[in-house]
Amino acid sequence: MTVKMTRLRNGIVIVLLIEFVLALLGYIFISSKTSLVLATYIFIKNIIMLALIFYASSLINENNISVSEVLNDEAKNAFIFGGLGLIKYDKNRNISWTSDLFTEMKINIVGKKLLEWQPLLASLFEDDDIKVVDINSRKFEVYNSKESRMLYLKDVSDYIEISKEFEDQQICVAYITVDNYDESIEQADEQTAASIQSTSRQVILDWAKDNGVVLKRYKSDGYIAVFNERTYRKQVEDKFKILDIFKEQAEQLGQVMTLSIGIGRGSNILRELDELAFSALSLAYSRGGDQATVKSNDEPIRYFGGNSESYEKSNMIRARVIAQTLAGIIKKSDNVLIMGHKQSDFDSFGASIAMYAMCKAYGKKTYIIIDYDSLEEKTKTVATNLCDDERYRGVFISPLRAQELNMSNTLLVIVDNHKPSLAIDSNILDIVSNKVVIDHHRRGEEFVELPLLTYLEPAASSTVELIVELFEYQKEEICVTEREATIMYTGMLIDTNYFRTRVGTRTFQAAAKLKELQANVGEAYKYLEDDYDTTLTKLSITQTAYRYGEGILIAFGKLDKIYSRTLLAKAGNELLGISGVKAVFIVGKTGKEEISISARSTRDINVQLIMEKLGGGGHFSMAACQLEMEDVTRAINLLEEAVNMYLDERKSE
Ligand SMILES: Nc1ncnc2c1ncn2[C@@H]1O[C@@H]2COP(=O)(O)O[C@H]3[C@@H](O)[C@H](n4cnc5c(N)ncnc54)O[C@@H]3COP(=O)(O)O[C@H]2[C@H]1O
Ligand SMILES: [Mn+2]
Repeated sequence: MTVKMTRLRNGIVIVLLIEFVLALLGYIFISSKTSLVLATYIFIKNIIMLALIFYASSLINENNISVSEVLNDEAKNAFIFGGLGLIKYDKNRNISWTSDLFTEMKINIVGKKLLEWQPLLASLFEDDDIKVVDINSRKFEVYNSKESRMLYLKDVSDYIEISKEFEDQQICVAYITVDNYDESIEQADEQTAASIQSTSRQVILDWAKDNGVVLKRYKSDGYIAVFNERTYRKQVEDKFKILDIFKEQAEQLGQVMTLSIGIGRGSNILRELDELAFSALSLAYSRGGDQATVKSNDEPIRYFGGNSESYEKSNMIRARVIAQTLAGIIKKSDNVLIMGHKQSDFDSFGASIAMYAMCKAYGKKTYIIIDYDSLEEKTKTVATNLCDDERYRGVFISPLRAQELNMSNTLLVIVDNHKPSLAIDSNILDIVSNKVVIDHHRRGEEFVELPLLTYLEPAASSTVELIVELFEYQKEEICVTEREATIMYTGMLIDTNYFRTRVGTRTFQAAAKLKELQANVGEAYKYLEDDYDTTLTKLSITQTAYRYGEGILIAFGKLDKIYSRTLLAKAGNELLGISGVKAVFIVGKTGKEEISISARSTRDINVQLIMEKLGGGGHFSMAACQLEMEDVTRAINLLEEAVNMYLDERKSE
């Protein structure tokens, strides 16, 4: 009964008693018959009322008493049943008392140091409110009431198990396609073609069966797969070994075929999963295939595999479609701006010139954005000479000048890069809305926003190769001078390290086309010749090369000297020529607070993945990164860590 009610009850009892006493006094003093009857009546009435009052209050008390009684006597069982435990500790964090739950679990910790028993609870004394810990293989949520020096524990094992099960059952959707399938079938005889079809299908089906994946073929070389999060996790643990299994099986058939997998997860809307999976697949393609790319709503994109160079596709259908679409876009625009990457080299500059020639063929006013301060040294010499050419009067403009142009119906063609941070001027990307990207780098996460057209072909040697190929399919005649063709040819030389790496049949076709356009090969080599001093500096860098693991060389030159990025690249090319060398990394200062790493490799090591770990990118066998720091030794340490990480990932694949 509440205090208020008790007071009320006592008040009424007193009033009744007073009433009775007054009636009694009345009778004693008056002694009349009436007063006797009145006193008797009041006596009987008050006895009845008191009886009723006490009965009612006893009823109220009974309910209240029963709760407190249970708390007193049954609290132990109630706490054990609810999985609740209490631990009291003293100011030295020694356990001074535990509730019955611990006796029940046969845990005797009284007298022990709390954090020695459960070190993980330390965070409860810092900033965490609640922590989950393992006690006798059950999970307990623990809350620390610091004022009362008491820990409240709640058994949440069942809840955690159910929520884990729930997560495990979440649906993932994947698109799986076979790279180079059509090309392999086209070139094979009947019997091999049949083996290619059945083997590639069987490998994927077996994988699906072993992993409980629902699989449906939706085109000759494409499948849609549905599985749950548990299966996905298993694939991650296995580092998607299906990629290697498939590649090996294809190799046994003498074919170069790989898988590209795009996975969508982390959403319970099926449509959204489908969209995520599809865009993950295009990402896998643009990074050169032979990999699984995973996209989810709230986690960063993950990549697995990517351990082979992209294979050039022999069919040119894509090039033709792109050429026609691009021509349509150019025709609709009033004028065109062309922009390469910062520190433009011959490929970036050559591609800009090639694009310029194409736009001029359609009679469009065209400008090439150039930043003379950041041009690669040799490209700068050539570009400056080209300025004097009548055809190029007013064509090269600075980023500032470009921003002043009237951009109402302007097309911006971005060549040889796709990351806004690498573009000569990223502001222009925000100003111009009609954009086209033509590039041959493996796609990174950062990408130009919403281009009208993207032509990203990591299998191509250079951007020049891609654009020269597009010449073939233009209806208008494209005029290219001997000097322009030579500059473009030099771009191909640079990006293929003088036709040593990343060359396919299409590379030579494009080179032949440039020769047809009167490219002067001797002159191209001249453009790239180094003088005596540069050669000595290059040699001084290569001299510092040391072995880091099997077939890997790292060189760094002088720790405090500032080099050009090109020079680092050249030293890298030089070292890669040594027999047995699979990858080389040249680390050097390229600014007061900038260190660049230039990476080169043969077919065995994907340096793009290593450079990506340090925020850079590039191609499978030619990549780089820039680090904002001063200390070359520190950069080398970071590089060694990235190499180790890459090799560990490969080992466990
Ligand atoms: N933060 C980042 N994120 C993503 N990707 C990044 C990146 N930083 C660099 N890259 C890419 O990595 C590739 C290798 O750069 P690297 O400077 O070693 O090597 C460059 C360049 O320094 C070198 N080069 C330029 N002129 C040269 C010359 N005259 N002689 C020798 N090599 C030259 O030729 C290579 C041209 O390669 P390409 O432009 O196709 O691709 C480049 C570059 O675009
Ligand atoms: Mn390039």
